[in-house]
Amino acid sequence: MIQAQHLSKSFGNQLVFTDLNFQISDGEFVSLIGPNGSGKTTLIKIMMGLEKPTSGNLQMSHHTIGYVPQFRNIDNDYPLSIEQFIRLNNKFTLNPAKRKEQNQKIQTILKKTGLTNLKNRPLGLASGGEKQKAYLAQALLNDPKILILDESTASLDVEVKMQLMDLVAELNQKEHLTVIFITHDYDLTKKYTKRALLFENKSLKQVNVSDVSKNMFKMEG
Ligand SMILES: Nc1ncnc2c1ncn2[C@@H]1O[C@H](COP(=O)(O)OP(=O)(O)OP(=O)(O)O)[C@@H](O)[C@H]1O
Repeated sequence: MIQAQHLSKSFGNQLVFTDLNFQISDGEFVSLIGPNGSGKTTLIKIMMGLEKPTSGNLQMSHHTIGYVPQFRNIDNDYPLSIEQFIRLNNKFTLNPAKRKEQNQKIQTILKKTGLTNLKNRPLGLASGGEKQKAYLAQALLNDPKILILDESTASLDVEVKMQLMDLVAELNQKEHLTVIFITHDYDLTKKYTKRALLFENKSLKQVNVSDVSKNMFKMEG
């Protein structure tokens, strides 16, 4: 469970948000929505321990978080294969027994994300969807209880977006993974999440997905 009480954050004189109160239960699939600059990434950074709130508190019963950013431009000559890239998230170990275990785990995750047949492909030559799946696979390596998708579908074609989201929905259901989906995508919010946390006027509202409207994603002011 994630529970925020009276959570506020400012950078210097700039108030980002104030008095957030919300709860996310284990195994929920929620979207985090709101206009550009409303505080979505800042809130996620507080969850990940990368920023401190100015006041209030955030309680989390699980701290293992998998973070899946939107893939950025990766040059065609990027030196690592898909499998090597995923392994970057693996803590280096000198214990050969553990290495075997970890190798098995990587193969399981490659399978789960549909990347087994592509594991030797240079990441730079992978398609957008494949790159995004590699980011997802890398995030899964730590056995997270919470998965944060930070605009992870933003630069993908509609069909590929759906494939990725179907995969995440499966993980959510089968493995009871809590999913927080930061997005500007109205259709995906409607299709995949049941509840949205909406930033509005420096505050946060919890809304049923049936009440989510397109103007909630637009610029403020
Ligand atoms: N380290 C920082 N120092 C100063 N200001 C910051 C810092 N990080 C974020 N901000 C400011 O806080 C506000 C919220 O930013 P944040 O990135 O959380 O918004 P967002 O909702 O994720 O936006 P977007 O949808 O565009 O990604 C913005 O005005 C941003 O400029």
